[in-house]
Order: sequence, then C-alpha cells, then structure tokens
Amino acid sequence: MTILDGKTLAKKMTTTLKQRVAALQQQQIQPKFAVIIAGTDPASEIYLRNKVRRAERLGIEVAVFRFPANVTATTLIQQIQQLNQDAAIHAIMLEMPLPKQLDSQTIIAAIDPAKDADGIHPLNLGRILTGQPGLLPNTPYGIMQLLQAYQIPLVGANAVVVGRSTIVGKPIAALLTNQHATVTLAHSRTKDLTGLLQQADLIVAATGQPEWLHANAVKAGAVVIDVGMNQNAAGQLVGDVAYDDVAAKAGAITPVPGGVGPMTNVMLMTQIVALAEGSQANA
Ligand SMILES: NC(=O)C1=CN([C@@H]2O[C@H](COP(=O)(O)OP(=O)(O)OC[C@H]3O[C@@H](n4cnc5c(N)ncnc54)[C@H](OP(=O)(O)O)[C@@H]3O)[C@@H](O)[C@H]2O)C=CC1
Ligand SMILES: Nc1nc(=O)c2c([nH]1)NC[C@@H]1CN(c3ccc(C(=O)N[C@@H](CCC(=O)O)C(=O)O)cc3)C=[N+]21
Repeated sequence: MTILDGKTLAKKMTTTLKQRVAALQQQQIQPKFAVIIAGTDPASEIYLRNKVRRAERLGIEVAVFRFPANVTATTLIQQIQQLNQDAAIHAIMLEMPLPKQLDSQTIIAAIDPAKDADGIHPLNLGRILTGQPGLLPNTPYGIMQLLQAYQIPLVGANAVVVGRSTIVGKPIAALLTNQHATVTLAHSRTKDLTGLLQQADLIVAATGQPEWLHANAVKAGAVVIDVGMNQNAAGQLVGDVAYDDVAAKAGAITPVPGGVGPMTNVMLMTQIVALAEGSQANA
C-alpha cells in the first residue's frame, strides 16, 4: 500500500516556488494576492490563516478584505472590481462558502478571469471542458499533480468521483476524463453507489461525510483520494474515508491531514506566482 504523501510533495513544490518568487522580486515584481472573506465561519478562518502564513513564507504579499456576514452582493462586487483594476494585485480569491443570502455565482462572475487564482470563474471552468489551458480550481489541480507524481495510471481506468460540487467534484471529473479515465460522477441520488464503487480503480471521495467510505465498497488495490475535511464526533479532523479500514485494502490512499489539503494550498500558491510572472509580459 502506497501513502500518497501530499505534504511532502507540497513541500518539494514550495522550494521551487520560493526561487520563482525571489526571481520576480529581483525584477521589482512583488507577487500580491487578495483574499475576500465574508462572515466568520470558523473553518474558513483556519483556511485563511494557513493561506496567509504559507504565502508570507514564500514572499507573496497578502491583502485580506473582511466583510460582515450580512454584506450585500453590491459591496462585494465593488470590492472585486476595484481589485480587478489594481495592477499591483495579481490574484484574487473568494473564501467559500459565502453567507447564505448571497448568490455565489454572481459574485464569482465579477472576478477578472485573468486574476482567478482559485480557478472558479465560469470561463476558467469552461476551459477545462474544452481542454484549453487556464487557471484550475486548486483542489482538483492538486489531486491531478499528486496522481501524476505517483504515476497512477489513468488511461482507461474506472474512476468514481463522489460529490458534484463546482469547485471539487465536477472539475476533477472533467480533468480525469481529459486524461482518458472512464468517469462516473456520483452523488447523494446515485443508485447502487456501493456497486459502482466496487468496480472502481480510482475513487475520489468529496462528500463532506466524516469517515463515510468503508472497505466493503472498495476493490482490493484501488487508489483512494480523500478530499474530506470534517470533524468527527470527538472533534478530530477526519476525511470522508474511514482511513484504517480502507488503507488495509487500497493500493494507494491519501491521508487526512497530509494528503489533498496541502496540495490545494501549494497549487493556489503556484497559480499566484504564475500570474505574477505573467504580469512581466504586460509590464
Ligand atoms: N482538502 C481540500 O482542499 C478541500 C476539502 N473540501 C472538503 O471536501 C468535502 C466536500 O466538499 P465540496 O466539494 O465543497 O462538496 P459539497 O459539500 O458542496 O457537496 C457534497 C457532495 O457530496 C454529495 N454527497 C453527500 N453525501 C453523500 C452520500 N452519502 N453519498 C453520495 N454522495 C453524497 C452531495 O450530493 P448532492 O449533490 O446530491 O447533495 C454533494 O454533491 C468537504 O468535507 C469539504 O470540507 C472541500 C474543498 C477543498
Ligand atoms: N474558494 C475556495 N477555494 C478553496 O480551495 C476552498 C474554499 N474556497 N473553501 C474551503 C475549502 C477547504 N480548503 C482547504 C484547503 C487546505 C486544507 C489543508 O491544508 N488541510 C491540511 C490540514 C489543516 C488542519 O490541520 O487544520 C491537511 O489536509 O493536511 C484544507 C482545506 C480549500 N477550500
């Protein structure tokens, strides 16, 4: 059984990124990233803190724009438009989920697709479907990098993605399809999910259900990617996969923590640096 060690791979990628940031700074380009956060979701606060720490360690400047939970769409869109026009800002990210009264797609659509380091603007998502290069949503991007680093075969593989969110399930299904996997995109209405999972060479679990996937649904030797970030009844951080149970049967598995999460962060940093590098051409 192989542990797909996202933490170590992310560290390795960070070393290269540091050099790229230093090279930019020598050319008087300071990579700068804006994060917009609305409300005070405790999980979002933790993700934000991690991002700011990681960015600063790399030498990326971060500007955080905080809004109360009752913020209006107009206020957020005005803030985004100002950041779109600010030439010193290379990348913009909206921390999700947004407060419930807001239509997240309306807000996301205001982000300049050329500053969309999180790859969630509909234009960038559309580019995945047409197979054009573009900015990718970071979690799917990180999963693809991890699969590639461990040379997991995808051509003709039966992949089952569980969860159909816009930032994880749907785009990872499209990216796997582009790499010639045969993809089933499953969700809470899927019939005989256990039967489908038992046929899978690759499972991506993105349900948000703590320790939901058990070995009975996993084919011996399958590759299991756990996207989940959940608290169990004891308040511990657990994935969507019952790790000990599934690890004993899988061929490869991502741990939580230390799997998909660190890859998500490092891909965000990678896309911010790439956007700052792109600004050279326009300077
Ligand atoms: N590590 C990382 O970098 C990231 C981790 N996450 C984590 O990943 C998880 C998923 O988040 P996200 O992608 O936003 O998804 P959402 O929470 O938006 O949606 C969950 C999806 O899972 C499906 N689902 C829920 N329960 C079941 C079930 N019992 N059987 C089958 N399908 C089910 C839902 O189906 P339906 O559509 O029918 O309701 C839905 O499509 C969360 O734990 C989140 O915290 C998210 C982003 C990044
Ligand atoms: N627009 C948007 N894009 C996102 O990519 C996005 C988002 N909103 N909202 C929330 C989710 C969640 N997410 C995580 C990123 C890193 C870790 C991470 O680094 N996890 C560590 C553990 C962290 C800990 O110990 O608390 C690990 O898995 O090793 C987790 C979760 C990105 N998300």
